[in-house]
Amino acid sequence: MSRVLVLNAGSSSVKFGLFTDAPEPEEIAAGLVETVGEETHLHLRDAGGAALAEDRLPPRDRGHHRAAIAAILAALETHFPGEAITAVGHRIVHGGLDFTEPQVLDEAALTRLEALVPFAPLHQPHNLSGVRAAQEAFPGATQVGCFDTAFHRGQPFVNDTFALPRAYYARGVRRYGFHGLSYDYISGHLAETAPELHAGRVIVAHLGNGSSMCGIRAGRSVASSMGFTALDGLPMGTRCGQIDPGVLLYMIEQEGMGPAELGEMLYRRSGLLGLSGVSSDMRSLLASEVPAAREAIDYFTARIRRETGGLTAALEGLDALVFTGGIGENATEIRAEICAGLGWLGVRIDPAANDAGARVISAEGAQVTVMVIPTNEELVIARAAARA
Ligand SMILES: Nc1ncnc2c1ncn2[C@@H]1O[C@H](COP(=O)(O)OP(=O)(O)O)[C@@H](O)[C@H]1O
Ligand SMILES: CC(=O)OP(=O)(O)O
Ligand SMILES: [Mg+2]
Repeated sequence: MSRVLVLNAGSSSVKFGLFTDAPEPEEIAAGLVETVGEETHLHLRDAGGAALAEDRLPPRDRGHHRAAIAAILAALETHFPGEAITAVGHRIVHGGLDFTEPQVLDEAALTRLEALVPFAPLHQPHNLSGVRAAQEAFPGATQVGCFDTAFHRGQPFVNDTFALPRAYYARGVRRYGFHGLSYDYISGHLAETAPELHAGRVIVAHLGNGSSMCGIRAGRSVASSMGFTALDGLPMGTRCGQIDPGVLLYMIEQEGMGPAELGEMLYRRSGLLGLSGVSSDMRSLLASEVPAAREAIDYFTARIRRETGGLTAALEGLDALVFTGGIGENATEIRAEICAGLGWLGVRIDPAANDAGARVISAEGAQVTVMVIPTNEELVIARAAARA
């Protein structure tokens, strides 16, 4: 029976899934490789959630996406030997101007996607090395790219542009927005389970190692906190989020930074890690006694509240606020802190429902429905790959 494999290389993890083929792919197994502290683990579970493998990767593989993908392929071969993989779906973070829907990846497409590596250095190289690894492992399979930027490409001009000289817009200097596969999943989920909310004004907060927010009206992306790159908007594990461009000029002119050093600081040494000096991982910050860890969390939640205000203005009101991503789905305390400052907007949560991780966590009668919906980027990718 033919199968679809999905690879989703994020900035702090590689997630994967094995699915049945068309018409509607069903999950057979799923898992991830993630590094927590000094250790990198591979988790593989079946569709019912039962663990099939919990392997520790050698320390030399810490943070190496290539090793993670090799370990995933080996684990699948051990537990699902001889499966006929006919399509491999890949999350590709940056699709630029041209890739506005899922696409079969041939050499020409891969060359164009390589050119976008500088605009998503924490993701694009790993996404593309996943394609190479899958081509090698499954030479007969169709490789399909699914783009994080595609969901946002229909935004109104004012939310798609910067106020730079006009020529740069034509050259592709635009607000692409990311996490589109996640927003697509959440929006589709609402269409099925809460059509009245899907038809309305929804803000989705995708809070993970990479974090962004998106304003969606009637299933269409109106505005996103991320921009030309996945640096803009909210502070993240190691990325700065919104910044005055004057600071960048200062770093270059007064601190003598070159482009490589500046990129390294903005992408890898800022955000929660930079502010706290402790960790990029929300679990470690919540457990830390260091005052700067608390300040980093406060900055994170304050920025999310500001962005909620801005996106509400872009949507001209708010019907639902949805939390998703590793932090959004799991960090009860973070959701409570964010919502505590949004009462003026009609956001009021039920603490017991929030603590219990219920799907709807807003209080009875609150103006805005607040929800927690686990995202499933892999399913969105599997559907596209199965169609291809
Ligand atoms: N139980 C939890 N409490 C708080 N934070 C959590 C919890 N579980 C995961 N996280 C956080 O989620 C983030 C990773 O999110 P995830 O969406 O999986 O990452 P990626 O962006 O790499 O896909 C990390 O900061 C991690 O600390
Ligand atoms: C775009 C992005 O930041 O992705 P991730 O959350 O997987 O790092
Ligand atoms: Mg992610």
